[in-house]
Amino acid sequence: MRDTSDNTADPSGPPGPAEPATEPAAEPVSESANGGIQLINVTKRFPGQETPAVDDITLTVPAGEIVVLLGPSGSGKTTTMRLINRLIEPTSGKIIVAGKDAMSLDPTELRRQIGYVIQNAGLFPHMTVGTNVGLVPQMLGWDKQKIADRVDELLRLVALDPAVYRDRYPRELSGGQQQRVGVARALAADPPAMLMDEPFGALDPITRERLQDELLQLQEELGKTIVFVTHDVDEALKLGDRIAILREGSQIAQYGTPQEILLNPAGEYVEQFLGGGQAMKLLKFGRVADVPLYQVPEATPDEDADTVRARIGAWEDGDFGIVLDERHRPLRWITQEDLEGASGPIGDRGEATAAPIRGRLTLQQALEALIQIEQDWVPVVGARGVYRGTVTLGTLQNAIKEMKERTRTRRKDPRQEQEAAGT
Ligand SMILES: Nc1ncnc2c1ncn2[C@@H]1O[C@H](COP(=O)(O)OP(=O)(O)OP(=O)(O)O)[C@@H](O)[C@H]1O
Repeated sequence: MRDTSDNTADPSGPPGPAEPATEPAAEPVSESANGGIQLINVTKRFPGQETPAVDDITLTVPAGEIVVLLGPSGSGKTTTMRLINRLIEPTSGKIIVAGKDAMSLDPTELRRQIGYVIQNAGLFPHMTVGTNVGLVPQMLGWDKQKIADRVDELLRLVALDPAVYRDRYPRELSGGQQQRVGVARALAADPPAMLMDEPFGALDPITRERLQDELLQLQEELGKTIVFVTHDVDEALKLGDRIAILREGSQIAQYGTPQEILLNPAGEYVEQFLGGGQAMKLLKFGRVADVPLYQVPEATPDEDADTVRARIGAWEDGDFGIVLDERHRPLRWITQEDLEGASGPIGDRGEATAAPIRGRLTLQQALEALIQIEQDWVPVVGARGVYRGTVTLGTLQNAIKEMKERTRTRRKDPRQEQEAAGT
């Protein structure tokens, strides 16, 4: 049963009627000014309920990131989402969306800035796919041609051929296709933020994985601020830039990157939630960008062999370095042996590096890359191919070893565990 104070009948549907603004506009808040979302001491107590559904949650969702709310059934995840787009009103506390106090915004305007996707897509069954997707643009008064173009663009974006699917009804689609249409509809007015409440919960595992991959791909292009609810740990680890693990009352047991949570779970509750096998999970979901990369001596082709030889010689961990081009992109590995007898610029001495990997890859993908190439090192690059550091088998092993050691220390010293959990 839902709060009777809800101000729309269908949460996934078009925005509800406008309500008068209740407060003057808030001062912009830096973390959320760019489309981020902040909850500050937010509580929601439903009439007649002894304990609040949401009890004093404070959470920052940085702009352009996917934050996953992960918690057991009844922990208040959906209520938290519905508070953000004002389908229900908080009992106390403040919600800031894109730098503005949500309470100061017209709810219709607010919801236009926040797409909403729910389980089973929540499509209107008597409307075609095209009409469902075009609902918000239609409400915004766009002309027919513009709406039609936008609908086709969105359907292509979610991998549905407009010519095939535009005129179908939701019942003529598979569950996965309906969910894609739900995502397309939420993106229709190009909102900076999206709330996704167990959008893939009702799908079979294969379709679910495929839609998760598509969402990540879409996010690379669109960079939306996304709050994503699930109770599936693997889904959270795969999709979340950050994860908030919730207890009852939306209380945060831990908030961190997947890596941080796997490396250092804040107490028994979180460990139980992760369900063991953390070393495997770390490999499967940990991202290369989040482990300490190996920093080797760097050189450029125009540098003198003597200088490079001395630099590598002064480095205690090995006898090689990496040669980077003028834009700091990896070119070659260079060893002391390559430099033997050399003088003047090092030019193209050394051996070309394997194709660099991106920081977004998982540790497992990095491991696969290392096994495939016949080199012990693989360079990691960030935006525009700029070199960030090197991954070796040792880097991966250390990350896992460190995780095991921390878990062991915590088990030996329960006080440390309590501190980590903030209790
Ligand atoms: N409209 C409502 N009126 C009264 N109680 C409510 C209402 N909506 C939710 N609750 C209660 O608030 C608590 C949190 O519910 P909520 O739906 O937010 O949990 P959830 O974490 O999303 O659960 P699930 O994973 O099962 O969807 C529950 O105890 C629920 O019974």
